[in-house]
Amino acid sequence: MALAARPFNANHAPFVDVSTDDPLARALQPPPDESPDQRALREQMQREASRISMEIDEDIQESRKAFERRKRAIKILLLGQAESGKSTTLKNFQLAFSPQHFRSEKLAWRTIIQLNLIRSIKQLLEILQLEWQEQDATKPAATTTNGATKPSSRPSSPPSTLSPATAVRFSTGTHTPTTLNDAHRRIRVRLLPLLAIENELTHKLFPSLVYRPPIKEVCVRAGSGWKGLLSQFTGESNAAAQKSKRVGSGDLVDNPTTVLAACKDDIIALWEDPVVRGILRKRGVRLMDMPGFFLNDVSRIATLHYEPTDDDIVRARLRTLGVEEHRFTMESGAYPGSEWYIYDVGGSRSMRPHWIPFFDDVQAIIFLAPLAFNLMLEEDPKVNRLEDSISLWRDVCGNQLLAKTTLILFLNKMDILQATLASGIRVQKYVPSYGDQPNDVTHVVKYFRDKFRGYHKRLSPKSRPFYVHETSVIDTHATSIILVGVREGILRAHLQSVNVI
Ligand SMILES: Nc1nc2c(ncn2[C@@H]2O[C@H](COP(=O)(O)OP(=O)(O)OP(=O)(O)O)[C@@H](O)[C@H]2O)c(=O)[nH]1
Ligand SMILES: [Mg+2]
Repeated sequence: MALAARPFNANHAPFVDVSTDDPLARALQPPPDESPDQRALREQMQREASRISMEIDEDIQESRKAFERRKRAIKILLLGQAESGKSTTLKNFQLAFSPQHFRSEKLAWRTIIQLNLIRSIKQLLEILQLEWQEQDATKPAATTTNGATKPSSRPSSPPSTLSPATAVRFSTGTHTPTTLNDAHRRIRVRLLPLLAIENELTHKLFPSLVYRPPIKEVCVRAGSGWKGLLSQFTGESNAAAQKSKRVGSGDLVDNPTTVLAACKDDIIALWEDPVVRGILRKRGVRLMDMPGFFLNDVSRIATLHYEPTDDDIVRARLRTLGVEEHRFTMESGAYPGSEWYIYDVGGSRSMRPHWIPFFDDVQAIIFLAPLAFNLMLEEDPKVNRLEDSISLWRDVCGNQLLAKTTLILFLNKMDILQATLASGIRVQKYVPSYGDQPNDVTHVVKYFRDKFRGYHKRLSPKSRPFYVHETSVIDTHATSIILVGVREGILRAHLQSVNVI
């Protein structure tokens, strides 16, 4: 019970028994010479105090209920390094078991997907910029990267045959397949407004989102209410786009929907251009493996009426900062109505100390480990990602606080592993101990799965079963089948632990 005045009944006067020894009652006693105005004011203040008291009582009741609910619920912690797929797994959980809730947040994801797309365009332009710089350095009479012609004693290149308005196909002429021409430069200039809105949007429209150079990515702080903010913004930007088709003018200048729609043909032309593809190949850049890749979907996304599909939402990239708690009520399955809590954490190195307080209160951990043997950590480019994952897994397996926790390993991003091996990248080059075993998915997965299994067995404080799944959590159908099994397994283990079965 909160400490505050009891409800006051104004019809009874005097309202306090003056003969009482209760010091509180004596303190509440009205002054003997109280005027009608003073009395009205005092009564009003007492009513207000009473209202606040009841609100506090209700809050306490709610907190108590929430505490009890959380104590009874099943709790899962998602762990793994940054970009391992934790938030994507969470979205799969929501889509599979709480689809109404998942779809109710659709609007908030639209702007994130647009920002993801703009980020890929930015990355693409940055790579082309490097290429221009190299071309400019080697050509005596080239055009500068901003489109101006450099002074030169030699005759300038012949003008492009494409008119600016229709310059969406590139004339490669006699150039080598990786030589950029004037049409590319014009497209770059036309795409520049997109780069401006990325920064502007992130700073101006989403005060709760954090944009952190050098990690040039949109982040969200746990519990910042970003979904509400973004839904509101998306609704407003939708209305603005419907009201006017004027692009790039007035208040629409920072509207990603209208600017993207205006740039659609240029983006497609740039992304599908063989010269651009040749440059990416030459530089070993695989944009399609990067987080939040939507360049293959531009014709669908860069439109005024774009609505994200379930798959779009699952593939959208939004870095997690801190720890987010997500409560679910299962809408289907063996125990509909059961309550689950899933904790999604930020996986970069600076975030990891925040994980520990959650260790002693979860029944299961889903540990995401992509077999990214050829990649380095973004926050520490000297450290191999797979090595980091294995070291984290060892810490988790050996942690005393987690001795009774069920550990479920997802060897994630199998689609990327497949593409990496298919492109001829050899495991042995990065992991010498792999030796000359066949460089195919079956052997590579077996090799690393055995490593994870070995540490699990050796380091677990008490013997416990090893659960492992090979996943590509952007494949929502395949993931939902895995998650049904995971859910039933966790539920069974939980019920056994509380002696229900
Ligand atoms: N191709 C592919 N992409 C994936 C897979 N799993 C996740 N991704 C993508 O990888 C990116 C990072 O995934 P997230 O789920 O945001 O990673 P996270 O572990 O939550 O990362 P932090 O929040 O930084 O700790 C997203 O763009 C996902 O769409 C996968 O199996 N295959
Ligand atoms: Mg995340």
